[in-house]
Amino acid sequence: MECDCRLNLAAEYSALDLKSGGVHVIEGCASVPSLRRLLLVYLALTLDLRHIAILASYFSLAQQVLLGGNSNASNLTTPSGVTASPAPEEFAVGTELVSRVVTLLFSLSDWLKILAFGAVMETLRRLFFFAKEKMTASIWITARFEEYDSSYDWMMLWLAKQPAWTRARDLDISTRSFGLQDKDGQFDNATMLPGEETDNNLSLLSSRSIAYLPAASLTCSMWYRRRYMEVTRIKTNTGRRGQMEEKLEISILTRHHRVLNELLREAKKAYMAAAESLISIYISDSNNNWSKVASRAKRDMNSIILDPGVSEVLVEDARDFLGSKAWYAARGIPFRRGYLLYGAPGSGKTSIISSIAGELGLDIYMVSLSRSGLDDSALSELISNLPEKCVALMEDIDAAFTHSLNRDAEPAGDDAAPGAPPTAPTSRLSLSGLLNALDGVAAQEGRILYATTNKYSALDPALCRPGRMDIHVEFKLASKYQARRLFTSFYLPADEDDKKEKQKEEERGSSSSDAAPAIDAGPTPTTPLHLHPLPLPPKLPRAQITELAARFADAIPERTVSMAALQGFLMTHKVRPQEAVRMAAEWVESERAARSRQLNEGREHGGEAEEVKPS
Ligand SMILES: Nc1ncnc2c1ncn2[C@@H]1O[C@H](COP(=O)(O)OP(=O)(O)OP(=O)(O)O)[C@@H](O)[C@H]1O
Repeated sequence: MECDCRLNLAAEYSALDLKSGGVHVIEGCASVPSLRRLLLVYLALTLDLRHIAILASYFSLAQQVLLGGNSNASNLTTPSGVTASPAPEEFAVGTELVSRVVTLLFSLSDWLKILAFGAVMETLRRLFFFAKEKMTASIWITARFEEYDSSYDWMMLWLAKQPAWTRARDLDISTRSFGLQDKDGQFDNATMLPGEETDNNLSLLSSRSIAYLPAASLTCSMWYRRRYMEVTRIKTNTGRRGQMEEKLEISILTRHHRVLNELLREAKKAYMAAAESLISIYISDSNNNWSKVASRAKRDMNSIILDPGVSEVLVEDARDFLGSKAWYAARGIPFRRGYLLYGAPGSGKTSIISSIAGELGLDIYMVSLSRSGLDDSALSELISNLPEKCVALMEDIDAAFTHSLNRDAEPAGDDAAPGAPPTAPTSRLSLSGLLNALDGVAAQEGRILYATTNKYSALDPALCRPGRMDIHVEFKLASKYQARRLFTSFYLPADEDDKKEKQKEEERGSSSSDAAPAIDAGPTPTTPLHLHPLPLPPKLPRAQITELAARFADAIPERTVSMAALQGFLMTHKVRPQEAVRMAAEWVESERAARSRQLNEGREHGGEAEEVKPS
């Protein structure tokens, strides 16, 4: 068979050699079959079936066109009858040459062989990759984490704490906190720059800490519990105003899901531990999705001073509700609870809500009714997308509506009459939309709703009825009791601070009485800046502070100024409690004068005088 082939090729070679020196590349009979074989193998190995078929049909077509288009060309197909092509057209010579080479290298049977061989090779190749994929899948476990999912934050925090990255040659530096900040707004789980911890520069220390992370779009490797692991951060363009979205892909070389579960548990646990003292705050974005905007330190309930028993009732009621799912289900009552906190501005409504959320370990979802573009269906969708246990907070529930909040009011916003005075809210929300969102069929079960308002009388009774707002609590201006307790909490160091201070003083080898600065003393000049950057309040005996607090409360008339205003006043006397007591009466008078001035101005301008906020 090979012998025949050689004979034919030799004949063809001699024919070609007659025609042109250009074919001298084919040197002798023996090299042509090897070249052909080589080409065959190469094509079969490198091209897949589809490509081979295309190539084959292309060459056959070219061959037919070339040979058919030239009357003499048919002669060229038989080795014996080869004659010179009709000179002098160079094109004809060229085409003859090409067709000759094609014919010489591949006959129809060759193409069939290529096809058959290619098909076998392609099938083998596919089988190989299929087997490889199966094998890879059985020894690798790959998990993906989306940026907007909490699990992404767990994993990123976990990765940021891995020492592997501090030694990496290619890494990303980030000051992101992955939803976690400590009390000072810092991400304390992040790595400190080498040498940073010994730096006395306050501004450097108080700025955000950094985290080392695996470089984006690169696959980095590390070891997890003696298992090889690959980490890839994938950034993709969302197509929305050039916004980038990030995904995390983690592949572990293991056959067991147990390892992935262990990793997830470890990351979640570390995150939860770091977040224990924090509450997460979510708001709705322009796409009507909930997105986490911040983490705040939990506020101690004792730091919010309300009339006796109020905070206890609020927190106990919410706690009882959370534990009563079965009770509600048994009676067919929708498992929801609503609280309406109303009254004077700056009286602690928002503060107590955030404190209760912290106490119960719930995240806060802020529903901004005046958000631009929020309409009835968007609000309904937002409320139904709340997680099962959470605090939904609607601040200034009256503010979404132009005038008073009642069923007859038209939706505000886009429909405002031309030439009408501009109104702040831009929401297209109607009261019935709000009512439906609160307790319609789509309303989320298990959530606790807190609504606040300064205009209780402006609210529609339908909004305030039990089932929507089950408990109404009025927050008034400061009572004498509150003023006294606020003063005490301001100047009496917390027990823990006391202990720490005592410990420090013992270390310094001096008694606490020696160390106590004089009353109203400013900062100790020798105090290093990085230890005590602010003046310290004086340490007065408890009895003395109690006595000063009583005098302070005497000077503050009942329900005249807000707690926020009182707090502001005490802040200006942070280290001078006695001066605060001395100045209190005078300050109250100036507050009253300022308030009546504001009221008068409000009346002159036809405003709602009773809504003017006390300073
Ligand atoms: N009862 C209180 N006890 C301690 N601090 C208070 C109290 N009320 C207000 N404050 C302080 O005043 C500031 C404002 O309080 P907050 O925002 O909770 O008031 P609000 O009633 O929600 O006001 P607004 O109705 O204007 O939203 C906070 O810094 C808070 O610490």
